[in-house]
Amino acid sequence: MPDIASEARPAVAGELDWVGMGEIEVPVSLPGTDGAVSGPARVTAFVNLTRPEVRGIHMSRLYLHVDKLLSSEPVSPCTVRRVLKEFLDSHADLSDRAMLKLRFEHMVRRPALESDNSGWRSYPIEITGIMERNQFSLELGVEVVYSSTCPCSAALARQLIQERFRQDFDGADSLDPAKVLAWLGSEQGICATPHSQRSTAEVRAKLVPSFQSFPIVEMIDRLEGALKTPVQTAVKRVDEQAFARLNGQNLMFCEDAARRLQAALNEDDRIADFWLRATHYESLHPHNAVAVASKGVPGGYGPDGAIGR
Ligand SMILES: Nc1nc2c(ncn2[C@@H]2O[C@H](COP(=O)(O)OP(=O)(O)OP(=O)(O)O)[C@@H](O)[C@H]2O)c(=O)[nH]1
Repeated sequence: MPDIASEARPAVAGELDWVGMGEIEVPVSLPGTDGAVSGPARVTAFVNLTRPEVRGIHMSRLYLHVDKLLSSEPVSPCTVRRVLKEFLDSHADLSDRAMLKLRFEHMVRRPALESDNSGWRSYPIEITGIMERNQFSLELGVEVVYSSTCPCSAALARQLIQERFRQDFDGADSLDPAKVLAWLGSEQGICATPHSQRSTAEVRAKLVPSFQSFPIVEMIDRLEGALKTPVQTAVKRVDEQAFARLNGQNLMFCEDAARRLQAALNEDDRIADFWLRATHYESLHPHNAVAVASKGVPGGYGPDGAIGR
């Protein structure tokens, strides 16, 4: 059979930074994630092409390595490293750099805030491994969704409630506690509410290389624990009330959310570098409020989340 990729010379010669396949469909499972399940992944498989005169790489070899290793065993840092090594071994004369990216949804059962119920959350995960000159680097990307209540709006609402209180009780010789209690429980009394919004935190973390397994659930727990107001699954009224309390106790601009996440990630010594973006999908505006933060490692992530090099 003719082998155009190997035998024919390209009409225009040149080295290529990356060449390979995107959106390969593979099922993945993860080890050691108690009570969690995973499903189909989309995989990107790339090598560079260092030989300007060679027409193409061996696409089929990348595909078969991905299929052999990712669909047959749970995905771990070790698996990613092995796949990358196979990419490079099978392109020994063409490439000295390889990349593997996996995107999938990781489903985790989450308990309700107060009731005995629980429900499923699906977290978008992106794992990226790069092997270059025998240096292996690994990045874990996670996205969590949370609620943010605007602190400014909360203060303005409180001011309106104070004004309404003055109007409604001005002139009274003494305050009747029962009347005040009823007023506090009325829509007429609590006449203004702050705006809240569904918000997302995207995090990309460069992991130190010693991991046995990907710390996906630990990372999600850390991020949600810092924000305090992750979105809920099964919700009874007791849960909704607890959520209202958490929102009231954790008023957040996007800057506050980004700093909370930054501090939480700085504490994790398994994370060598990180980039994060907090996006608040405002209900006040038709546009979003956005804050970006990183660890500040020299030569690390730039503001767009790309590894600076
Ligand atoms: N390099 C390259 N191959 C492509 C592209 N699009 C489709 N292919 C096809 O991918 C198929 C697999 O390529 P190879 O890995 O070279 O297949 P092969 O020569 O049978 O396998 P080896 O003997 O291992 O090299 C070929 O039929 C190519 O035509 C492309 O854009 N670039």
